[in-house]
Amino acid sequence: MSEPVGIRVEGVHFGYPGRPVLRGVDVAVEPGELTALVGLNGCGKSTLLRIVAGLLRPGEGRVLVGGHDLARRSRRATARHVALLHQSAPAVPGMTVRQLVRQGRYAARGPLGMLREGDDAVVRRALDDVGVAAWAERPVDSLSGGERQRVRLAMALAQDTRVLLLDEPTTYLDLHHQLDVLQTVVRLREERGLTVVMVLHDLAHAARFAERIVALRDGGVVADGAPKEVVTPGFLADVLRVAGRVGRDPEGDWPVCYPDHPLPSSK
Ligand SMILES: Nc1ncnc2c1ncn2[C@@H]1O[C@H](COP(=O)(O)OP(=O)(O)OP(=O)(O)O)[C@@H](O)[C@H]1O
Repeated sequence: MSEPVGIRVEGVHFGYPGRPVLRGVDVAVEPGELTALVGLNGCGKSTLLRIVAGLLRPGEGRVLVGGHDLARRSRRATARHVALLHQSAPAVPGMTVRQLVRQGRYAARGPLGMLREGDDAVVRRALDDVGVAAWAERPVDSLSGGERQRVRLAMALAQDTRVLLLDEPTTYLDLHHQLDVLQTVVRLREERGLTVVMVLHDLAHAARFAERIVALRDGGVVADGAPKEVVTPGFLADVLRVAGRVGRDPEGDWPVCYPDHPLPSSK
């Protein structure tokens, strides 16, 4: 197992044309940490992950992964260190699961775009990691939404990076597979020394599986800490615009939320 790497997001500003989104975001993720990124729809979570994956360049500020400034690296070089599970990976009609997951090896390819020795083994391992090897020869467009989501996770794992960014990894999954995917991420993080940041809308999962919760609102970080420290009724109200109560899991050391009703939107 190689050494895990940390992520530093320093003073990052970013906007789409006419739409400022991030206004001075600072986050330091420790090597090997599992962090949940939470916040309301449209607050900039996916945008921040795309910046950390090197797919978007911040207008101001910088991002360091393993001490290296992403501004000095090509996208492809960054993709050797950081994998991002997108909400929707493009699938060419008829493309098989194995072919899609092999695309995860893109950044590791040689100068002529040739797959290298060992790539097939990495692809097989990624298919096994998320339990989708049995579908390897099926067309991706014949899979259900939940099955495709697991294939997308396999594609991200096939990048074989030290940093794994997961944008809503449990979307479309039934509860059984939500827990299965989250436990797989926890296990791989431990076995392979991964640093993981995942966007989660389900606060129960964030509180249960993440060591740390970072919350975005109004373009900045408004809460950052261990779940049992940050998840309070005030957090539910300020970050998620929900009135509710917070208790403690009777068998674990994590908070449990009892949401009651939505609060008026602040926008
Ligand atoms: N390509 C784009 N062009 C213009 N605006 C965009 C683009 N992508 C996102 N936005 C806007 O930027 C803001 C942040 O979007 P982002 O997808 O980062 O939010 P999010 O927190 O991930 O939301 P969600 O929880 O709904 O997935 C939103 O207002 C969105 O409409």
